Amino acid sequence: MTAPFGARLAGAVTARGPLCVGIDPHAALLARWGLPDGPEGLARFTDAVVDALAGTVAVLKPQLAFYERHGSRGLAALEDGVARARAAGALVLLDAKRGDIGSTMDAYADVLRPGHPMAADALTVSPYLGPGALQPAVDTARRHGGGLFVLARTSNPDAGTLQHARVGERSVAQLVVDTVRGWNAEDGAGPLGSFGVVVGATLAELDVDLSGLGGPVLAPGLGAQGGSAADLRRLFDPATAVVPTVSRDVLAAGPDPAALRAAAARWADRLAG
Ligand SMILES: O=C(O)c1cc(=O)[nH]c(=O)n1[C@@H]1O[C@H](COP(=O)(O)O)[C@@H](O)[C@H]1O
Repeated sequence: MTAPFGARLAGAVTARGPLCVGIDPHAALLARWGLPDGPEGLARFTDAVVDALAGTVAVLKPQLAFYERHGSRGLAALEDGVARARAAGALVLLDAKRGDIGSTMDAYADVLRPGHPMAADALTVSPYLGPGALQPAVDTARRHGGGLFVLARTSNPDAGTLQHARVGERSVAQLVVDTVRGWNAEDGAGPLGSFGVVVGATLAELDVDLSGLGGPVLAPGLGAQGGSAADLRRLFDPATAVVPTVSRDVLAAGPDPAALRAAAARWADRLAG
């Protein structure tokens, strides 16, 4: 039986530090690496990132959209990369931002099942259909020791338009955070809960109460979107289990594996500083 995702993440962060590196093979990055914008290019890009970083960073976060662009052969490259990354000791957070009615959500969450061709440790999900619609994913995560990261206060400039909307006394973002807090509380004690939220490192101020969340906070928006390690220190209490995630600002250093490792190490140093 796989240990719960939260416990596995806590162990990985202790051993390797909190940095998550996103695998986002943009067409422009592939070109910069001298690779074709097709399935072979994706496979070579993914293998290079995995080979350089899966032995040292806690979490790798492949972005599904870049693989879907190239159909079944793109997805095959991702399946291979996910398996290789996990075999090398990294946790894999599949960034798919899934969200749908219960029966469909159940199918989306199947990617957390061991034996799935793209079996991942955790999945990003969108709460737009209502937090209750995510329940099948919560159930699947619990059954298989998987994790979920729910979009709460995202890093894009327009995010507040919906996420600041009020539901009674609370913002939509706060309702999402409170829902995730409830899932972790149901699971009880542990070093860290398996259910996290996404809160961008780009926020002008932290406008959600994360106290007692009991799970991790994925913080994107570093580097290319303007967020910095200082922003993380400004926004988050030291008690918050922040998992900072960087894609382009590390990937642009490739394809040389030593340069990729050095770029990730620079972020790790800034985060530790
Ligand atoms: O869930 C995410 O990972 C995510 C949430 C969010 O609020 N903002 C955000 O940028 N992301 C993802 O994080 C990555 C950011 O990439 P860079 O801006 O290149 O570091 C992309 O894959 C985005 O899809």
